[in-house]
Amino acid sequence: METTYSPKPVISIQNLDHYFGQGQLRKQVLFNINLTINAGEIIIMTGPSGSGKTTLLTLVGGLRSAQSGSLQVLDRELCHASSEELTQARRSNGYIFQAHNLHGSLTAIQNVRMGLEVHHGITPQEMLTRSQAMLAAVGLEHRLNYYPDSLSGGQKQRVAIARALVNQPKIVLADEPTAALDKQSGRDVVELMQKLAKEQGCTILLVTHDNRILDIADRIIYMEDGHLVRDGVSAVAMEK
Ligand SMILES: Nc1ncnc2c1ncn2[C@@H]1O[C@H](COP(=O)(O)OP(=O)(O)OP(=O)(O)O)[C@@H](O)[C@H]1O
Repeated sequence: METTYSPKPVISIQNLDHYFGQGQLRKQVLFNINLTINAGEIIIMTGPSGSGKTTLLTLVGGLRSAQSGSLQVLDRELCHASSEELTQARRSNGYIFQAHNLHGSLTAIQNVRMGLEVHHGITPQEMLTRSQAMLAAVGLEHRLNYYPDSLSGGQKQRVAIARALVNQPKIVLADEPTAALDKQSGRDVVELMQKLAKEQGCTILLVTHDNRILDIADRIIYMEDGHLVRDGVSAVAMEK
């Protein structure tokens, strides 16, 4: 009998609503979101300011708690999850934000090493070797001991990518990773994310306003006023 391959979802969202505030100030910002993301997919989420993209990203990342509907990430239900469960969930992901969030008092390699410190059982030497290899993979082997202040915007963002990926996470969540970068550095950064993610088989969910990078996506999701209004295979992915 012929078996058909069905991709495994790493993120499965059903009827998800989200509200901010209490009482009379309570405001609904996400409405009945339904979305399935499979292993290895690169998904770009776009849409106007205030449409709920970051809110959805932070819910998926376990950075805030989901209250209504179902949100399964790597087979873990995050809706109504306890704070311990959310902490566990956060440890499975890599995060890349607009402002790179590097520690100014730590060198590039020390920043990357932090991405490994949530995991026990790795020797200090192995941490160093893996951090060094990851910085080499993002082209910064000559900048290991530089502090963030002496790196360019693109280099800082590459350190942030190395930190997010050093742990080989199954899911990488990125919020406007190119916003602070010029056109070429932005392009370099997302192409690097794409290459490394494909090599490691990880899934990327990336929020952006930057139309110049839409072509790296396998699928583009469009949000408007808290609704997911379009979910489609990108034109470039169809040509692949
Ligand atoms: N912590 C919060 N408390 C109350 N309201 C919030 C909070 N965070 C976001 N909101 C509101 O939720 C809605 C969605 O915001 P969100 O940041 O998710 O949008 P976005 O699409 O990511 O916008 P942008 O593209 O500008 O980053 C907005 O109306 C915003 O004002």
